[in-house]
Order: sequence, then structure tokens, then C-alpha cells
Amino acid sequence: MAMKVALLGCGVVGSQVVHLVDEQSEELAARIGTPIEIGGIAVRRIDRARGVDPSLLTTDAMALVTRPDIDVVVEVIGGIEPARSLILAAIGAGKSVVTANKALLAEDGQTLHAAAREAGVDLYYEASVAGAIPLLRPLRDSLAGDRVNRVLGIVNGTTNYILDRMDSQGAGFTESLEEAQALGYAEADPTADVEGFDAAAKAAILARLAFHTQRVTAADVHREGITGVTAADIASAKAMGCVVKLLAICQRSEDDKSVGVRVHPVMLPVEHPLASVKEAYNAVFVEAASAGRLMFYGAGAGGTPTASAVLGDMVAVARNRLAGTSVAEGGHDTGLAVHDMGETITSYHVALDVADRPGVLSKVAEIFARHQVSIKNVRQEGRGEDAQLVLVSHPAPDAALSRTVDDLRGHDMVREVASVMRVETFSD
Ligand SMILES: NC(=O)c1ccc[n+]([C@@H]2O[C@H](COP(=O)([O-])OP(=O)(O)OC[C@H]3O[C@@H](n4cnc5c(N)ncnc54)[C@H](O)[C@@H]3O)[C@@H](O)[C@H]2O)c1
Ligand SMILES: N[C@@H](CCO)C(=O)O
Ligand code: NA
Repeated sequence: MAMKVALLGCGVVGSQVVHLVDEQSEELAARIGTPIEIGGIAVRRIDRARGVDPSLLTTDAMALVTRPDIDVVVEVIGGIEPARSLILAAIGAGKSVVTANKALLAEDGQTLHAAAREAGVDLYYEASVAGAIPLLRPLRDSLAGDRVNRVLGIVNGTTNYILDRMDSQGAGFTESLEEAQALGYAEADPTADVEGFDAAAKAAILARLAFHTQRVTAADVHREGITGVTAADIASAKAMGCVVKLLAICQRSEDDKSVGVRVHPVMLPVEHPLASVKEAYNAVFVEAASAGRLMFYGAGAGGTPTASAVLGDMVAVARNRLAGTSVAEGGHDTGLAVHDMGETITSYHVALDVADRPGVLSKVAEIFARHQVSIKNVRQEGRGEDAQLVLVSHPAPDAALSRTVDDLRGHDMVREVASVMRVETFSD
């Protein structure tokens, strides 16, 4: 018997799901052993939906998800409500769910997973992080026997596209964002991309899977976007042999009692594998105790790539149905707490416009020492009125580094703090 799908939302991703199911229907049926059939599509405006069979369209999403003939609900509306109520209603009615909705999973994944476990249905969400890249299944299944220590990811295509354009072509922020929007990468409200909310949601999902800690939500993630990144930061990074990337970083503490989860711009040495990720591509670098370093790379956004991940999950649900099973995510929780950004160990790059006078360097060094921050290297560029001191710190608690910068800002020998950014290196 065919597996009947209710599709919620027919935008950039949803329309491609319909297209791919249509295009590959025979092949999919042969591969799975049962056909996949779209039984209904919930849209906001019927007159706006294009390229789909009009007889499938409805504006009553709630009636669709609970319809008795529907087996699986695919949610590609996005946002918290009504997506959450629709998914919970679907699960309550015994339907498996496939979703691309990172915002919802990051805010309330625990509720959704608990409901799926209780109902004995599947809840899959591969498309929600890094779009087409197989990432969540490898973290959940392939690395189930390993111990992940750190995850570093470029998980937002829009911001990677903007930073890459600024770096490689000297393009402006606004024009680069408009290009990313035209290419279908940006969220409906691009603030979610450029202020790091989208990446923070993905970081929370990654931290949960990597460290088996159910409780991490987007609110636990320290978040800084890219709106403050200037041409001076990019030039400063270049001078150091680095590129600027917006990274999602999930890391165990040294004492293994907590995890840090953060999203912020980073200067990354050009030899780091993530530094070569251009345009809107995503990549996630995983450091695991036994597997070592792994990198997952590919298209993290766009209708067709994202629909590929959605279809993969639909096929997994179809196979589970045929096998008479469901693979609800475990409720096991390691209990690892999330520590504050201030306690996270980071390194800073600081460029200071200073007066080229005797004693400046020792004064600056004294301010670093006051906060127990050790300087890794320092160089001076220019002379006289235009002198710039560029310092890179050794790793230190982020709070100490941030207080160091505050004190530098307040000092009369420092005319301006031209650039401050964290530097990420390979861990040993
Ligand atoms: N576009 C991408 O590259 C991408 C990549 C990965 C994940 N996602 C996620 O996929 C989801 C969908 O993204 P998208 O880019 O297709 O967005 P989109 O805005 O293009 O599509 C969403 C569609 O849902 C419709 N909709 C809104 N409320 C509805 C309701 N109550 N009932 C029925 N339809 C409703 C909208 O009219 C719109 O057509 C989001 O969760 C997004 O974060 C998108
Ligand atoms: N707006 C997101 C879409 C993929 O989640 C991005 O730019 O990566
Ligand atoms: Na993915």
C-alpha cells in the first residue's frame, strides 16, 4: 500500500519536495518497495500555489494532518506556530513526521521527541541542519559508539555567502545579502541569518546530538551575528593569514562537566579545512575521540538540496513502516550543563590604533597581564600617528579577554580599538 504524505507548506523547499516525489515516483517505489504518494498539501493561499495539482491543496492544515488516510506529515512551513501544534497533532494521531524546522526543534525539540517516543512514531529532521548534507544521521547513528569532543560548523549559507563576497570581491554587506536572498538561501526574515539566530538554532540541535544532552535550546547558545564585521576586520584577518567565518562551535569543557555552545564570527587560519568553504556552502568539522577529525561538506540551503534531505527522511519513514518499526530518538540525557560564554576558553585578535610613543607597548601588555591574559604574538604596523598594534592572545576565559578589551578601550594611549575578533585554531 502506498505511503500517503501530507505536505505542510509549498514554498522554496515544499515545492521541490512535490517536484522530486513526482519526478522519481517509479524509482522510489521500486527502491523502497512501496509508492510514496502526496495525499494533500496545506498552503496559506490556494491561488498562489503554482505547479502542483490544485485538487491536493487545502488551507486547513489541521484537518489534513489528522486525516485517517495520511501516514506521514512533512512540515516545511517553518517558525514555531502553527508548526508545533500541527506536528504534535500529527504525532498524536499516530503519524510519523519529517521536518526541516530548526527554529522549532531548537526551541522545543524535547517536547516533540517525547511525544514521538510515546506515540511510537518517527520524527526525522535531517534538512534542519546543513540542508542536504547528511549530518544528523551520522552523528546519531554512525558515531553512536564514539565520543564527540568538538563540533565546528559553517551552518548558515547566507552569512557564508556574504562573508565570502566581502573577502574575495570586496563586496558590500547589503548587496551580498540581496544576492543570497535572490538565490533562495535567506530565511523569510534575513535577520535570522545575519544576526546568527539560524546558526544558533542549528548549534543547539548539533550539541544535543553530539553530547547526548536533551536540554540544550537556542536560548542557551551564545550568539553574535555578522552585522558588526567590517572591512577592517576582514583586512586584519587577511594580514594574519586568516579568513572570517561565522562558526557554530559546540565543545566539551576540559573537566567534562559541561558544554559550551556558541555562534560568532571567527578568524580562521587559511589552512583550516573550514576556511576553504566558499559561497553558500556549509561544512561541519567533527572531532571525535576514536574517529578523529571528520568533515561533512555540501549544500546547506536552497530548495532542491534541502528537499533531497527531506526525501531521504521520507524514505527512512517508509522503510520503517514496512519493517513495522519506528526509530524514535532515545531519551537518554548525559546531564551535561551548558556553561556561560564568559567561562569558555577562547583566543582574541585585537587591532589597536595607538599613538606611536615610548611606553605604549608596555602599557598595553600591562593591561593584558592585569586580566591574566597571556599574549601569543604582537606586531606593529605603520608609524607615528598611524601606528597600529595587532595582538593575538593565548587561550583564556572569554570574560577575561572581554574585560581586557574594555580596559584597552578606556585607555588614553589607545585611540581606537580597530578590530576585535576571536581566533580559532586546530585543537591538538
Ligand atoms: N530554503 C532553504 O534553503 C532551507 C534550508 C533548510 C531548511 N529550511 C527550512 O525549511 C522550512 C521551509 O523553508 P522555505 O525556505 O521553504 O520557506 P518558504 O517561506 O519559502 O515556504 C514556507 C511556506 O509555508 C507557507 N505557510 C506559512 N504558514 C502556513 C500555514 N499555516 N499553512 C500552510 N502553509 C503555510 C508559506 O506561505 C510558504 O509558502 C523552514 O523551516 C526553513 O527554516 C529551508
Ligand atoms: N537561511 C538558511 C537556510 C538553510 O537553513 C541559510 O542561509 O543557511
Ligand atoms: Na542535513
